[in-house]
Amino acid sequence: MSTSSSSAATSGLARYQLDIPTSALASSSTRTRTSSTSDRSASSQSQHGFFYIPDFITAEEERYLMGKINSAPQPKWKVLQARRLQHWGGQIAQKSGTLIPEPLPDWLVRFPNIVQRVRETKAFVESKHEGPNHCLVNEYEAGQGIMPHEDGGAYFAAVATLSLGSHTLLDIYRWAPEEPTATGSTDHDEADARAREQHPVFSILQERRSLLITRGDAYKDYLHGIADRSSDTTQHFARVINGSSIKAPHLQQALISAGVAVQSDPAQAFEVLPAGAGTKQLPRVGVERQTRVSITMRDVERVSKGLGGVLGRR
Ligand SMILES: O=C(O)CCC(=O)C(=O)O
Ligand SMILES: [Fe+2]
Repeated sequence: MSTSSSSAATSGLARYQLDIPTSALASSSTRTRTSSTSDRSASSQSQHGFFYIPDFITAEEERYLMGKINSAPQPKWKVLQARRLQHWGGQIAQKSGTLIPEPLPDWLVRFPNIVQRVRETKAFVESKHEGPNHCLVNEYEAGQGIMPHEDGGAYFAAVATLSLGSHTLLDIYRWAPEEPTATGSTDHDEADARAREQHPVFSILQERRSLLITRGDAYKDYLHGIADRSSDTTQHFARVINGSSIKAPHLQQALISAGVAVQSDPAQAFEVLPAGAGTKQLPRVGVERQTRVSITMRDVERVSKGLGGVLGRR
């Protein structure tokens, strides 16, 4: 935790910050977009990174949200080869990156008031609208994933993702160390021209009902993807960096088997189970993925100012 360097703006968030192993730090020479070294002072440093908030919503809210998403009219789903998705908040014009806004649905802004809760994390405090104005819903059946990609320049450099229905592992990759050529592409399934490292440098285990926030340099320096597996095994859990935030006993067990430290009772920090504890008693089997629905929220800073802009801006 980098609590000592937290600014007032993000001090609430700082307690959820994940430590990136030194060996996995992205070198600044591999950055895609310019982020000057001068803005990496001690105080701004705390605003960059991955922040994992378990139990961001209740089980009842999760059921409600899944019901709303599943009952969306059929044309709302865009069916891709390997998953399907819904856009909320409007369409983003491909060339200009401008949002033609539409109001976000009640299930994001009224009950549950997810967008307001995300605003309260202060993750978007420096973004133009101080909160997300756009949302993608992705549905992954077990065995489906998303290619490693970066989210691109149409958005403020922060993303908040709520997970429903299943855990998953978000794999984090670095660019290969070579001359960068910015693509600015937001098309996730299109192979990127730039080379990335072959293997993830670490993974973030996202439990159902958790919120993952990626901000600043972490947003710009790494790629993220979800492997198209139907279950996760020891070798996959071994890369997880947020073992101490994980609550579900079956996932804690999988982590322990993989040699990752977990907290047996997150309320009692002294009860840390050492990495590898209990390895012998636990079967080295995979943990099955279920259908996972993710709600990915971002701020598209350029918004078209037509009538829709006035009505839809939040
Ligand atoms: O489903 C997820 O957690 C990731 C989605 C994602 O990376 C995206 O929509 O850009
Ligand atoms: Fe993404």
